[in-house]
Amino acid sequence: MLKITELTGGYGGREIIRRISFEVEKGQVLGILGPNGSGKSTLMKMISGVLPAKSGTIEIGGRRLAQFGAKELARQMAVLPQLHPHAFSHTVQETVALGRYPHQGGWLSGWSAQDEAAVQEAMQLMDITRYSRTLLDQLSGGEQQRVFVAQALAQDAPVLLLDEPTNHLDINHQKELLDTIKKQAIDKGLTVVSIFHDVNLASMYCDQLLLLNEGEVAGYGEPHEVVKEKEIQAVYRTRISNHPHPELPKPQITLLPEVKRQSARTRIHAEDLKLSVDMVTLESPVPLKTVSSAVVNAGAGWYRTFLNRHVSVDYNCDDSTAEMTAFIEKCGYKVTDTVAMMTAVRTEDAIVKEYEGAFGSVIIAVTAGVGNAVDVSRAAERAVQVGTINTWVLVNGTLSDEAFIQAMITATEAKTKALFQEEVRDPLTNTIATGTSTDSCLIAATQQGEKLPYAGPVTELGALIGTGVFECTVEAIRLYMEAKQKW
Ligand SMILES: Nc1ncnc2c1ncn2[C@@H]1O[C@H](COP(=O)(O)OP(=O)(O)OP(=O)(O)O)[C@@H](O)[C@H]1O
Repeated sequence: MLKITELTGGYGGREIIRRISFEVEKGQVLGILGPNGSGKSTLMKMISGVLPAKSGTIEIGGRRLAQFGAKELARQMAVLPQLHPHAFSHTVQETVALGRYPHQGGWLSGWSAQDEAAVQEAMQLMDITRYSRTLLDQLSGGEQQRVFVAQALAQDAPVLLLDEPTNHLDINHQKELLDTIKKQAIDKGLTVVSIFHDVNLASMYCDQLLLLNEGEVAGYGEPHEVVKEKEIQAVYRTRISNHPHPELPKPQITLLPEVKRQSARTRIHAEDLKLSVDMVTLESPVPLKTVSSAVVNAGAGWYRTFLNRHVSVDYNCDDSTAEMTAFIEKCGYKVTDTVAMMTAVRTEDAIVKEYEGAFGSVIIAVTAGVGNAVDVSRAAERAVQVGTINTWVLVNGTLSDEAFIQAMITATEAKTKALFQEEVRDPLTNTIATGTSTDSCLIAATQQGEKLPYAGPVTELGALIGTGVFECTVEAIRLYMEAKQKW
């Protein structure tokens, strides 16, 4: 629908953009990204015909831009500029109605039912109907921005050009505006080109992205092809980290500040773990980057409080996460800063040991209840019966994402080997058990000190985890067996 080929141009003799080419189909949204001064607005001005191109072509539906008359072009293309040169003495409705001028015979003459419907629909879409009689200069910056977007939508043109449409908008209105534009693109087959400063919003809402750097294309394609760590860092000259969106297959970035965390203590020790009849507790002096399958705050995050709570063997609760959350609050801990798991094993019998390495150390903490152990290879044959081995691996070091996952694998293999060594059997199949049905594992690291890219068994970190989890699990199983004989 919109095709830009080898577009070059700028102001006076100064070339601002050079050899830009891209294409946008009907129903698609293309986002233009780039640092300040990279030429985004200049490119937009050239596409909208405000600024003549030095060379290259702009085609709408196969026709060159130059072949359109001014009014005819306005029926094809609606533009939301970065700055709004409108007279602010208009009401909201009058301002939105200005969007209909390409469809008029004369200046606001022959106002049709279709014009009225387009204005009302645009005001509704931008949620500004209640301000229709208010003067524009009595609205906030964000409300005014929605009025100008409504004006562009009322124009009912198949091509929509937007220069930072989310400017001034709070997060809810940013989302609502972009949801609306995306929906309009799909439902009405609009072709949308929009400038973004927010890389994450652009990645979420655009089908394609064009990344500009000093007037040239530095990236073009689907968001996953453009929002790449190295490329974004190079173009924006700032440190970022790339991660997946939690619900959409769209990459997101996070800025990495230069200011480092500061705390008096940067290491954790085995003695920091407190054992009591109620729970095993670690109140870490530094937040730990954590990956776990805990009951509260499972998954990945940063936490300072870690609980392995003792519950009775007949603990039965419909919503154990809610019950555990209430328990954390009752103890005076902050739920948002706490990872918590539970066990029916005596928590004062937890095995805690520290293993020193050249990089720092690993602290292992294990509670093991193997009364209902399970042979995972025969798991399909059984009904769920709760038993729990809870394993904590706390690392004084900086782990990569890969190392977190490898640490989890290494710890699980070491646990399984401990069950094998102790000949713990699945009571149903009488084969050697590999774990229990509700085991939890937690890997947490200070993310300070030496960088540890891997945690497989042949690495120093992996070897410490392997030895440590094996030894601690064996001891924990023996204590459990001894305690069971006394019951
Ligand atoms: N009217 C103008 N006359 C001369 N030079 C201009 C004009 N407008 C912009 N420029 C120059 O063109 C270059 C690109 O500006 P442009 O506004 O296109 O960048 P941008 O990527 O939209 O930046 P921003 O993110 O800050 O809005 C800048 O160096 C700017 O100084």
